[in-house]
Amino acid sequence: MQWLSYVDGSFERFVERYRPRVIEMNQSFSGKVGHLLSSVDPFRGAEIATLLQIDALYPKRFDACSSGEQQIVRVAYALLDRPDSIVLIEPFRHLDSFRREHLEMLLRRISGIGVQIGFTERAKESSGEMTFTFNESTTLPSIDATDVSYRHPLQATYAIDHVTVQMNEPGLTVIVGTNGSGKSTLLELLARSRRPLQGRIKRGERAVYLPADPEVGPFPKAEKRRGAQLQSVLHDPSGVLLLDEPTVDLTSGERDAFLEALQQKAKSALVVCATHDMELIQTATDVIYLANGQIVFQGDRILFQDRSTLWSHTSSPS
Ligand SMILES: Nc1ncnc2c1ncn2[C@@H]1O[C@H](COP(=O)(O)OP(=O)(O)OP(=O)(O)O)[C@@H](O)[C@H]1O
Repeated sequence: MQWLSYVDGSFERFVERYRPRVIEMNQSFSGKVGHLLSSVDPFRGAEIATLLQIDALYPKRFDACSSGEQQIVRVAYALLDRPDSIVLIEPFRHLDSFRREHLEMLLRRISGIGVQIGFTERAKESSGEMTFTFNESTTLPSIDATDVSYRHPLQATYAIDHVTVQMNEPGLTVIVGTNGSGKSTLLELLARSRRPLQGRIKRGERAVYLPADPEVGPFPKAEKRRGAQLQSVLHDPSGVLLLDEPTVDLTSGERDAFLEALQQKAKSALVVCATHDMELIQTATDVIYLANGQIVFQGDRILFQDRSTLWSHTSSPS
């Protein structure tokens, strides 16, 4: 299994040498996950689903899956018809670190039996210097959500289940949790782009909400646009910023620059980010940990890491 860079020519060399199928990983499917994975060979589909630990998604519609769930279903689909060589474009984006670790192991195993696997991961590129500037926020920030519950249309279970979040000081809070735990849904509710079925949400003022960007791949334009979006968020004078996976697809240089500016911004603004990014988590002042739509930890980030087995400084897999 080989990491392919857009910058050093390894991507082009791999494509020329192996003529692989290139899987863009931004494909959308209709219907249920089980139907999709059974479409080529039900037996193979079931085995791949078991290996990737997504059996539970079989009855779910693809468009009702969370970003990370969709991503892993795309990987499963790409592996269905036993390709000889394959390039996966950003296969790890949106995956929580444990799913990521697991997928890496599985891909290594598959490449061990003779399948040439290349993958891109923009976070590993060292190029792409960028500087971010910020404006201080001037208004007093506040978020006040009390006993909020939300169930997506036609879903049996609640994505957000009796959640209370009260914040009224500047700072950087990360929402952490496994794929499908409800992070994006909670941000959407706080941003008021969804209405809770129960409970109430009050906010002092307009919030800036940046959804996770669905664009992916070797598209310099999309990358530039993401950089520009992040920059404009940092310039916005609003006191409340709600950002969904802001660092996805940034190179390490871009990420360092962004995190530096975000920390400065968080001295005057209340910043809430849904993320799997360990470096972003490390810069946070506070953590909200979601499991099955419920808050199971809320408070100081250092305390969170002290108490956590999975997310402590020493045990993090990333
Ligand atoms: N548009 C939708 N329609 C139906 N169900 C949805 C929809 N969006 C999300 N869900 C479901 O709500 C639950 C929470 O999803 P959400 O996207 O909030 O999780 P997440 O923690 O942000 O996941 P990820 O880390 O993969 O981005 C999941 O079970 C998901 O399948």
